[in-house]
Amino acid sequence: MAGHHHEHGHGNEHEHEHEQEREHDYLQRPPSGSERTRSISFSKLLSRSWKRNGSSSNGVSVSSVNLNSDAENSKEPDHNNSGSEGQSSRFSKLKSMFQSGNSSKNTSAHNSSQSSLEGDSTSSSSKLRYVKPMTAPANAPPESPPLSPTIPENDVLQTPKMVHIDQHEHEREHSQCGSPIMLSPPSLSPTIAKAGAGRRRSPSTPIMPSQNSKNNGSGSAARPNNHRHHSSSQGFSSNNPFRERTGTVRSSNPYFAYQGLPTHALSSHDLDEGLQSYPNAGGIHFLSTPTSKTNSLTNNRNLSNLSLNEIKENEEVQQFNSEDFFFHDIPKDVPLRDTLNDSPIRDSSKSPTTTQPFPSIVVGYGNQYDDDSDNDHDNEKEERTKTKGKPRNLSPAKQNGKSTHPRIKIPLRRAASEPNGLQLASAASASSSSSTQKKSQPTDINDKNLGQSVLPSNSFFPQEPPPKISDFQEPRRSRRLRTKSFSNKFQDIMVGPQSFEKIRLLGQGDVGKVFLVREKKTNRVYALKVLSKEEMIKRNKIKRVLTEQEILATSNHPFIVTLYHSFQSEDYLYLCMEYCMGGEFFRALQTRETKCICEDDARFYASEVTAALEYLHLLGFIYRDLKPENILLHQSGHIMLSDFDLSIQAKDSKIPVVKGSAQSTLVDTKICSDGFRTNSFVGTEEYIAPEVIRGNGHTAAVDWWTLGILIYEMLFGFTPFKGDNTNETFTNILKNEVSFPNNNEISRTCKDLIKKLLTKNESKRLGCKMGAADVKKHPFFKKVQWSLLRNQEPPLIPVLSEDGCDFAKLSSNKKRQTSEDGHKHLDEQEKNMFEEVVEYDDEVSEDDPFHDFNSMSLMEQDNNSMIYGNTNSYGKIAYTPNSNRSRSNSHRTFFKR
Ligand SMILES: Nc1ncnc2c1ncn2[C@@H]1O[C@H](COP(=O)(O)OP(=O)(O)OP(=O)(O)O)[C@@H](O)[C@H]1O
Repeated sequence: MAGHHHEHGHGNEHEHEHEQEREHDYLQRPPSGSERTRSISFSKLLSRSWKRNGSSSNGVSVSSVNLNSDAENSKEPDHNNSGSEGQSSRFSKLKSMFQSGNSSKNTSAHNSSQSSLEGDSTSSSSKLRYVKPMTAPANAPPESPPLSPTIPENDVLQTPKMVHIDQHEHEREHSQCGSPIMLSPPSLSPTIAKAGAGRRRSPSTPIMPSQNSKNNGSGSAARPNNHRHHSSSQGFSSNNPFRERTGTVRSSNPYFAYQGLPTHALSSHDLDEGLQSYPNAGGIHFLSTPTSKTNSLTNNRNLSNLSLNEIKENEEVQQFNSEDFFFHDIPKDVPLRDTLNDSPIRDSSKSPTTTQPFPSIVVGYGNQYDDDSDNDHDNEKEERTKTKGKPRNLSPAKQNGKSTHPRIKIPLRRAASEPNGLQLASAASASSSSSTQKKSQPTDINDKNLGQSVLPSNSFFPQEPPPKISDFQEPRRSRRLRTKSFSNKFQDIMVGPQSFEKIRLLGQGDVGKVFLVREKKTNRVYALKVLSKEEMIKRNKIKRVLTEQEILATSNHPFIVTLYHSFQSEDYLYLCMEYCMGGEFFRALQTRETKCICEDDARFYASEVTAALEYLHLLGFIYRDLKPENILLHQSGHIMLSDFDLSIQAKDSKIPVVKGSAQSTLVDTKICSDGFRTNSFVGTEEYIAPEVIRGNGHTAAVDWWTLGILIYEMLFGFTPFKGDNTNETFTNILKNEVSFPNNNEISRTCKDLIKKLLTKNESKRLGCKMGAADVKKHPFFKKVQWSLLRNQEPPLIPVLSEDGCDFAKLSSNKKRQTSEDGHKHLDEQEKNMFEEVVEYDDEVSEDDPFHDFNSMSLMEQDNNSMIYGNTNSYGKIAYTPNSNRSRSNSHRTFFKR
């Protein structure tokens, strides 16, 4: 990108970087009353079609009420023009949602999308009864304003559109959809239960500054978002161990409004919702829950590895070691093919009493052919060795250069490969020798000469004749799935909503809920994200969930949550993910006495986040919503990035370039999305990068900005640019230099990293030249062994404990207080979520807005997901310092010396 000539500048100036120098910078702390609150959320991107139809107020055509209002949505078909004839009733229902939405939009111009769905509940299927009835606000605003002239027309994506925010609507939804999360464990948060206070989850809540001030009624224009601050300031006294969660900004650029655009130019789709109550919130039990610190640490350490696919290899190695190699003595005058045919595989009368779980590949028989067969067999042999064996693994006969020791070496093999039984069977069936002779041949194993332990021949082979290779078919994959880049990892869906039993609610977003569930058949627990199709249509979030599925399905990384299944029913989409027992890193931070962690611990999390971002950037994804709330903690204590609905994939993403010498190889991740700019106004208020606020488009560099904010927050417990309100925060982000409190022992190196990441000019920001490689090179990470990140001891270990905090239950209690009837209704809705029938890819019409959402299951299931038990958990989580790390400083062994 032009202008990216940033001098790295962390050379000489970092000579003393590892000294813990105390600097006495003065901190511009956030105004009192707001320091424990997070920014407001905005939640709508400019609709491409809105721009298309931007000149018309009431002329929002059918096509303009699209399913893909996100600026990124460039390929969504115009479903509204698809016609109704021949539609399935299912799709007709969805279509009616759009049309209903259109109709509503036509009457209420540019109200937020949910308001446009007035009456949808009646036009939609009765199965969607869980959806809260929406009514258009009485004070529906006039038409949308023109686009901001500051936004270049030639941006890759469409510029943000100012969309009206209706505060009443917000309040209405807020009261209907979910109450604020109340984190008020008696022992922890005595003040949090004040009216209107408390920590609340604020996903996708678009409260634009001006709009807020207008509608709040209690605030001044100068403090337009005091709605939020009002509540948060009450709820977060100094005694409050928790603070309000950060909201996510997915909206038109409020800073434009702040700079003078009319209030109706602002968007307010997504409203804060507290966690829904759930009757059985308590009492999760996990067999694997550590019962002591020692066990916990040991267990966690193992589980850290187990979370990775590669661990399969370890398991196989164990299996391999448990079974010795088999060397079958075979008389040299007996053709190997006959010997094979003589094997008990072909003779069930000699069937074993046990079946080898990971049968071996037959190797070495080719050598027998070499020695004992004539040339006529050469071709056949060659073909067989290619397809069924590894010619390099020669039998002892071949290894000794003799043909007098014809033995078959049958090592165990990778589970992912073909079972050896199949190899044997295939080889046997390929042989044309008589079975009479074969049966007369001994199958005793006598490996004394080789010193190999042996098993009785019959114990090895399965009783039943194994299926032939030809009996095995390719995994079933729908036509749609086969077109996907991740198709090799997945097959057609193997489960459905009814395969799972709900255990408890883990969290809630603006269009769905995340449940801890147990798969009935396997007893494994997962996090099941259930998204309402109707809500997604209303909020124009179809494209986002498709992106989320794409990223989760594509990713295979230890620090990115694993997707096991995804599927859809008539009314919902489901993402079945790895359960991150530790919950949000945000919560872990909040449970710290100081709300922050030491520099060394921050380095741990920062390095894992950097690795995850690097991986995403390599795939061409820009994460765009990094914050502690979106970092989950695996039970091992390692991080797991989640919530990719704001991410975007760079168009025409390029292949990463490796630069540098053999000594220091660097992968240029920046090039993967070079030239790609998007102009969506997304992110989280306090984490938003200046270029996003300016609205001139942004790149993957926004992720490095957010990393700077994250590190700062980890160290100090608050974000650097937090203002008294949204406007102030944005102004601070644009104008203020980052400053550091003087009560913290943070190294100069660390501050330098933060400063470089928080460089306002994105073309000079750390990461602007080669992406993650720039960041990893910074002296702050000098001692980090990047390839051994998973082997680091995490600073905090989540444990399920009676003494822990049950966040979901707390919020459920709050919910019950506020709405008992609503609670019953929600129970009914949640019940429906688990009773629906899965829809296979091929059953979903091409015209269906969700036809691109694949119903699929991961091919190689990671069996490391937790097992549901009934012994020792109450669903409460505590974060215990990792004594391994602090006591022995063992983590240092993983740092370079
Ligand atoms: N894999 C998981 N393991 C444990 N908890 C999870 C998992 N995924 C999500 N959660 C919990 O559910 C909450 C909501 O999940 P998520 O953020 O993905 O939903 P969302 O609808 O995208 O929310 P938002 O609107 O904030 O983006 C999370 O904050 C977290 O507390």
